[in-house]
Amino acid sequence: MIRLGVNIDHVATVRNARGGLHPDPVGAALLAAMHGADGITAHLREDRRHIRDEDMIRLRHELTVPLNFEMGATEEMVAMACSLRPHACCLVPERREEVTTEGGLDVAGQADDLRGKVARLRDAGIRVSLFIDPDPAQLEASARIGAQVVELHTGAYAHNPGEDEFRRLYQGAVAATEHGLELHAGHGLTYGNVGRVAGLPGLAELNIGHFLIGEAIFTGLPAAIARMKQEIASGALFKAVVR
Ligand SMILES: CC(=O)[C@@H](O)[C@H](O)COP(=O)(O)O
Ligand SMILES: NCC(=O)COP(=O)(O)O
Repeated sequence: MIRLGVNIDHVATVRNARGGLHPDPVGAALLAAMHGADGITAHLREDRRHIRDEDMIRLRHELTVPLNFEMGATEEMVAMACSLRPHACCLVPERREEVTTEGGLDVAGQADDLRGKVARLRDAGIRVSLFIDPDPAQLEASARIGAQVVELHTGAYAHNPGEDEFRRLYQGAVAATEHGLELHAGHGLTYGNVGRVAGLPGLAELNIGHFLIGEAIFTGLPAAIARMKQEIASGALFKAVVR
């Protein structure tokens, strides 16, 4: 069964809008876990625009489901992750000016630097995932530098859900398995587009945040998670085909 990681970044966005403590992203994570989230994802950005250091520390100590710590591949973040020791780290590209993560990590272009960081995280007992575009060179480099997992960036497909973008994801999924990498996917997924992505061959986990937190305003987080899990389960029944 495909696991659902719930990303709680944007609970913190709402909290930070007023500078207080409500709504608490850790409370949202605990609620999500009680209502079917198989894991929790949180992205500690360099500019701390939503999740903050103390949120990560509390998540690490209060959660009973796996924590996926999303982070830029910086010295500061690697050191923090090695001391916190979450279940997993997902290394993502980060630009301060961006509204959200715009593309995948250039693993092929930064292989020498990333290899050492991946090794340090793995030595701390952390499962290492790389957030990449479904590009053959990035998949090959991810395996070569020792990552155990890749998360395919689904943002391009989410914004332009046509055959060309889906074919890229499909070919990326096949290549991930050929390289012995565990396959995750995420970014920009909704009830409307998750089904086809859930049919990707070899998919183990989806990470979904912004849409789920938005839907929770209308239906509540438990109902939003339940509906997303249904969409994933029905999508996974149909093996993806590409034309
Ligand atoms: C890496 C990724 O695609 C996202 O989960 C990421 O966390 C997005 O960043 P924001 O949550 O800041 O939009
Ligand atoms: N890695 C993707 C993620 O955690 C959630 O992305 P989004 O659903 O907030 O776009």
